[in-house]
Amino acid sequence: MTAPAAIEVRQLAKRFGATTVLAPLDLTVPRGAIFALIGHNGAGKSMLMKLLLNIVQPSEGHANVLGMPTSQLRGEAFTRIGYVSESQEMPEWMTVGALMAHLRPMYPRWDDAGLLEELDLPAERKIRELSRGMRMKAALASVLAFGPELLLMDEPFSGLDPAVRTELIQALLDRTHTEDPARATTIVISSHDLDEMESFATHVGFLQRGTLLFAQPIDALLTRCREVTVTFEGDVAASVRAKLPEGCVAAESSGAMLRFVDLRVHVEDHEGAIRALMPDAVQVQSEPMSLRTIFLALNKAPRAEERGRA
Ligand SMILES: Nc1ncnc2c1ncn2[C@@H]1O[C@H](COP(=O)(O)OP(=O)(O)OP(=O)(O)O)[C@@H](O)[C@H]1O
Repeated sequence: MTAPAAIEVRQLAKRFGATTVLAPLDLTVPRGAIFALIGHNGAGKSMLMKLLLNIVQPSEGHANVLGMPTSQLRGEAFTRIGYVSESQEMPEWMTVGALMAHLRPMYPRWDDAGLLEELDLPAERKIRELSRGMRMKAALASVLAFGPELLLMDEPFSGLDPAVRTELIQALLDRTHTEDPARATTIVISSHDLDEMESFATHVGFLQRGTLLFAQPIDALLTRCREVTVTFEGDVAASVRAKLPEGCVAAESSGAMLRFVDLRVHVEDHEGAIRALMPDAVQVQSEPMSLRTIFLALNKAPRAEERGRA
């Protein structure tokens, strides 16, 4: 029997009074995925994680994690699910070594052999004496050691220098990922560093003001989004721009030049497809995009993207 998806969400929503913080959303995160949850400040990323952890209860809909309904998550379930957040509360008075010793008996699969050395963490130092980067290392060590099947990380690297970020990501990948996706830890990670996310995530979900605009493998997203520049003979770019099909967003025109982002790419010869759409074009250029440039384009034309999916 195949294992259930790591996360299965159906019509999950959260409201506070008349304020909708998360509109009903569906989401499936396969086992072994590294799922980057992206979106502006206040988009609902932390709220979605809290709903998945049963820290907050939904207004409607339901979610399963590791095959368990979130409403039933308690006690033993949390020996299989790890959570690391930017504002992680830690027992400040303990040393790093004492924290590890305190947690060890609670987890059947605990294995911290070599972990503190790997992360360059001094076992004898009190947590309150640690720098921001070291605190985050200690927080990460305390979840990596119990071998979680699912790890939710809410902006774990914010404010850390690039060297520490790289070290943490390496430790994370070394400890959680194997050739076999069925045995790998599923990671959901929210971050504002999109270049970093693109470098190691396998999937991406984009939350915009409480609405999940899409969730899909990063490769598929990068394939379907291209930045297009079209040059015409005369001063016609603005009129062509006005007739762009849905799914072409973030359009700008000036004189004979039109630039836009096409979110609907499904053919190999994309330039040919644009030429067919715009027979008066003199020159057509279709360039691949990064996760960061796609994010910026979607923010210029959020509703167009939603229509583009319909
Ligand atoms: N208890 C609450 N009552 C009312 N509104 C809330 C509550 N908790 C969170 N919110 C609102 O929910 C929205 C989403 O917040 P959330 O913390 O999930 O955003 P985020 O995407 O994680 O943002 P950031 O990137 O800044 O961390 C925000 O507008 C926030 O004000």
